[in-house]
This record gives sequence, C-alpha cells and structure tokens, in this order.
Amino acid sequence: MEKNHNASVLTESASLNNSRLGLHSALLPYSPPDAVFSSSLFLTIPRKKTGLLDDVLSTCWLDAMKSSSPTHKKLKDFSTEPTDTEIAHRNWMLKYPSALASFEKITSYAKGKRVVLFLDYDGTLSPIVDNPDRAFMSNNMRLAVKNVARYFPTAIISGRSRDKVLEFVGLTELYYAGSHGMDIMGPGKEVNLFQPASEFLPMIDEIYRSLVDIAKEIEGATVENNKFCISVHYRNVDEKSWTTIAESVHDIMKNYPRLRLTHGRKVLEVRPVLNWDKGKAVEFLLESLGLSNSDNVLPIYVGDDRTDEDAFKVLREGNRGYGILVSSAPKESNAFYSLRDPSEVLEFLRSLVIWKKASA
Ligand SMILES: O=P(O)(O)OC[C@H]1O[C@H](O[C@H]2O[C@H](CO)[C@@H](O)[C@H](O)[C@H]2O)[C@H](O)[C@@H](O)[C@@H]1O
Repeated sequence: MEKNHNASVLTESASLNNSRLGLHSALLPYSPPDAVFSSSLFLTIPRKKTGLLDDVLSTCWLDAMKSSSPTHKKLKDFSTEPTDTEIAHRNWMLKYPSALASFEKITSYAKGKRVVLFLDYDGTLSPIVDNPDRAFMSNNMRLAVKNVARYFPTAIISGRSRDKVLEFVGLTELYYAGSHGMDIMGPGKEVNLFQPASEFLPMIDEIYRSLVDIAKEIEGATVENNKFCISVHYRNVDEKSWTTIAESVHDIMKNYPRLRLTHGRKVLEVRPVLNWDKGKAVEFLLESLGLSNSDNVLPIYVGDDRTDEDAFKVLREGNRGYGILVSSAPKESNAFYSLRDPSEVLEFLRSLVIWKKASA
C-alpha cells in the first residue's frame, strides 16, 4: 500500500466550513494541506491492480453477491424438538443478545455518561423494500429519532447521498454522514462539514453513466447515484442474471483502479479507494463534537449492513461503545447486541428517551 500525499483529495474549504459550524479547528483530526494538525491518519491509495486476479475476483464477487443476500427461511413452530436452525439462532442470540432484553445492562453502564447515537438508515430506520426510492421511514420512527436527538447528539450514517437521506429523514437537528461517511454535515447548516472524496466526483459521475448504460440491458437492474459512491441494485434482477451483472460491473471497474467495490444487501457499491468508511466517520464526528478520548462518553451505533461493521469495529476495538446489529438472521458481527428489525429499533429509541427522562 502506498500513502497518498495528494492533499487535493481533501476538501478545499474544510477549515472554513468547520469554523462556520462553530467547531474549533483543534477538535478536527484531519487537515487541509496548510492546516496545523496532523494528516498522518488520512488517505491511503493502494497500488494499481495488475489484472492478473481479475477472473478470480469476478467469481468472488458473485459468491459475495449470493452470500450478502441470504434467503431467510421461516422457523418451524410445529415441532417440540428445536431444529438445527433454531439452535443456531439461539446460540447466535447468546453471542449477540437483544439490546431490548439487555436494556437495563446497557443503561446501567450508560449512567453518568454522555450517550452519542449513530444510526444507519436503510434496514435500520426504514424497512428494506424493492424500490430504493420508496424506502420511507414511518412517522413514528421520525418522531422517535427527533426525540432521541433532543437528549443525545445523533447522527445518521448512510450509504445514500447526504441529500437523499436528509430528504427521507427530514430532521435538520441531526448530523448527517452520506456516501458511507464521505459527506458529513452538522445540524441546521447548509454547509459541508467534511468531504474527503471530493476529487473523485468527476470519476464517479463518469462511471455512473457507464453503469446506467449496462443496467439498461439487464431487466430489473438499477443504478443509484449516491454522490461519492454508486449503488448497482440487483434486488429485482432474476438470479440467473447476477453473473451478467457481476461481469459487466467488473469489466467497467477494470478501467478505474482508484475505485473499489463493496457488497451490501443485494447491492454492489462502487466507491473511491480511500481509507475512509463509516468507522472513520464515527471517529471524526466524536472528535468534532469534542467527545473523543473520554471515559464519560458512550457511543451507540445501530446498523444492519456490512458497511456498518467498520463502525462496530471502531467501537469494539477501542472499547468505546456498543454496536447494535439489526438482523433477524444469524450473522457474524463486530456488534455487541442485536435488534431484529426497524420495529425493535423504534422500541429501543423510545426506551432510551424514557430512561433519560426518568434519570434526569
Ligand atoms: O448505509 P445504508 O443507509 O444502509 O445504505 C445502504 C444502501 O441502502 C439502500 O439500498 C438498500 O435498501 C433499499 C431500500 O430498502 C433496497 O431496495 C436495496 O436492495 C438495499 O440494498 C440504498 O438504496 C443504497 O444506495 C445504499 O447503498
């Protein structure tokens, strides 16, 4: 891996924007080229791909597409003997206990601490639906998020574009980190707080057009422009055509060694090769809020997707807070707790508010 020292990758107006948001520059961990604070943890661009592994990669992609889109079989309820699936699920729940069942444990640890909430959007605040443009959150969920934000600093961290997720959530009092954390904005201000991938915009726009062209040829495939990353959706594509999608995307990606692919829920996500992800966004926001390196802070991150694992990992490895995985199916995670679905997320958020009011 080579370090990229090309400072133009940094947003040109980061320090101006930060000061507009009322954040003292000393609180910011990442710097524009002429700033005084360290940029050593910043961007890393790996060596150009050689192409030798391309065939292997293409097959791996298809495997990853299948494994990231499991079919969830219903549990049998007519047998007294637990099935293997049921046993596996119980064992999984022992490893990742319900955050609702463990609520007292969580809040007794949170007592006297400043809780900071990080919430993923799709699959966490809104249910997964076939049409990404219709992934609305319920009014009850919006109210719950509004209420938690009255008591705890709250950020939405999404793979969506920041504008899109703000449009869905509609609450200006939150922090928003769109494009998997590559587009961060503070509450109530129409300025960008931080955009570490701004130099990639022309490249992203270019590949977006190519991906739209290939999607036209595959029934059900759609492409979503998330500003600093692109989503290629295959939820509505016949499984027989998944190979075609994987190969076509792979062929295009060969021309863009500075872009990489990650896998979400029936979606391929094209993004810059940057050492930046949802975990880095969490660290950045905590630092910006002046809430880093304090024993009196308890960050809680709730998310359902592979990309949320980067944030779970940051919290687990730093022994800093709790990741809560939203899933009803067993899967390995860096989270500490689990919630089955957005309806349990709603209950958890409401419980936090009740607890906070009662302990005030
Ligand atoms: O980080 P997130 O907020 O979870 O965003 C990840 C992706 O979410 C969206 O796609 C997912 O939800 C869609 C609506 O329910 C669903 O149709 C799709 O299959 C899921 O992958 C969003 O559309 C993507 O752009 C995000 O990357």
